[in-house]
Amino acid sequence: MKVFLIGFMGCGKSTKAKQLAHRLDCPVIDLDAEIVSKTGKTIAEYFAEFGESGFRNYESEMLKTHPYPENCVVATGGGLPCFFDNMEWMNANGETVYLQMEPAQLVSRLHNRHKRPLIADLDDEQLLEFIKTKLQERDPFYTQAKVVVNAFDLDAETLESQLVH
Ligand SMILES: Nc1ncnc2c1ncn2[C@@H]1O[C@H](COP(=O)(O)OP(=O)(O)O)[C@@H](O)[C@H]1O
Ligand SMILES: O=C(O)C1=C[C@@H](OP(=O)(O)O)[C@@H](O)[C@H](O)C1
Ligand SMILES: [Mg+2]
Repeated sequence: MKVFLIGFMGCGKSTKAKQLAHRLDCPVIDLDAEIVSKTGKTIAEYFAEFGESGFRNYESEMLKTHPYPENCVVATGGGLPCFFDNMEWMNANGETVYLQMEPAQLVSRLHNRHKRPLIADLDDEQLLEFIKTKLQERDPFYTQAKVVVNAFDLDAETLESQLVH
């Protein structure tokens, strides 16, 4: 089984994917980290060179062509479910889990903003506004996940218990 963790920047996809893979004793794949290792560029550098649309093309191709092992946990980038038919593809190829979190909670998790080009230049107040607007736009995609969990204070054991299989 492939488990795809989706949700807004800072909701804990990368962190929880590692913990869940450990519990399930299977490999973890972080698609952002795969992009960095394949291209030799950071996500910020990739955005600067190819723009957001170049990044969206590449992340979609990476999603669909990565040689996944049969069982694995996949951390996606926050925007990935909201472009092309990526959400549909993940639902057809595995179990999708939306790690849902409130805007104010997301702000408190997003300290390392320089790594995330969409929010790199925002202060806390601007970030809160950005998240509210963007989350509204993205929620219709995120909520197509097979499982929706409250991601604040979520431990890996609870996350595992929510899986449908
Ligand atoms: N349970 C937690 N409690 C506090 N901070 C957390 C928790 N889980 C993750 N974080 C922190 O929140 C930030 C975002 O987590 P990350 O896993 O990178 O999210 P995502 O991949 O969804 O953007 C990181 O700085 C991480 O260390
Ligand atoms: O929400 C987004 O559009 C993005 C989220 C990032 O991943 P995280 O959600 O792991 O921060 C990364 O893919 C890129 O900076 C764009
Ligand atoms: Mg991440």
